[in-house]
Amino acid sequence: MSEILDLAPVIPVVVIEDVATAVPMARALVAGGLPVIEVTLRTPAALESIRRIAAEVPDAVIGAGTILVPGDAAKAVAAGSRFLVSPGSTPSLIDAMGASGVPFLPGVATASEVLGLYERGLREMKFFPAEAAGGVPYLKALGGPLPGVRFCPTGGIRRETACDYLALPNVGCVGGTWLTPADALATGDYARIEKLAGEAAALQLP
Ligand SMILES: O=C(O)C(=O)C[C@H](O)[C@H](O)COP(=O)(O)O
Repeated sequence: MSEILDLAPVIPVVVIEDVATAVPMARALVAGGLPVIEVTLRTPAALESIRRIAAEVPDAVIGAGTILVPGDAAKAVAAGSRFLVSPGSTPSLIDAMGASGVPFLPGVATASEVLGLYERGLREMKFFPAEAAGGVPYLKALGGPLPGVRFCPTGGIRRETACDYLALPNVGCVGGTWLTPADALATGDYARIEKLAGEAAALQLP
């Protein structure tokens, strides 16, 4: 998963209601400079959206988010997902994602959850829900005893706050939904999505 975290400072987390928006949205994100895209499995359109993006937008690194139960992992990979993201971690979910054959980013919010994954050799994790769970000071504190773990904080992060996370040594990139506002998708305003992606891609790592 390490290579994927290094590709861009921000992973857009997207909720797709209409499958017809998937490919133009992915093209806009890639054109703006954000090739790594997480499509959440929250809508009936999600798996078909992943299929289309995988087939039609070769420069996108498409992955699936909201992996909630073990069976989601294989379905997401069969649709073309190149990585998997879950909001939390259970042993059976970690087993299923580990067996999927693609890199994965399991969700954690406490030191004990981090250690549960650390014992299994995992070093990249999603910190969720980032803002609500304690934000930048919390992640900074986790970095004391656990400097070898790299996080992708997600949940409540916006462009204005992303830099504070990216400045931490234990943050690889951040995730967020602010790149693809629901109204921009509903009206087909892909120029706005490309602009938001461009601004996010320009966020500087220290
Ligand atoms: O669906 C999932 O698997 C999740 O873990 C939740 C998302 O990462 C957050 O909902 C991000 O949403 P924002 O807070 O709007 O950036």
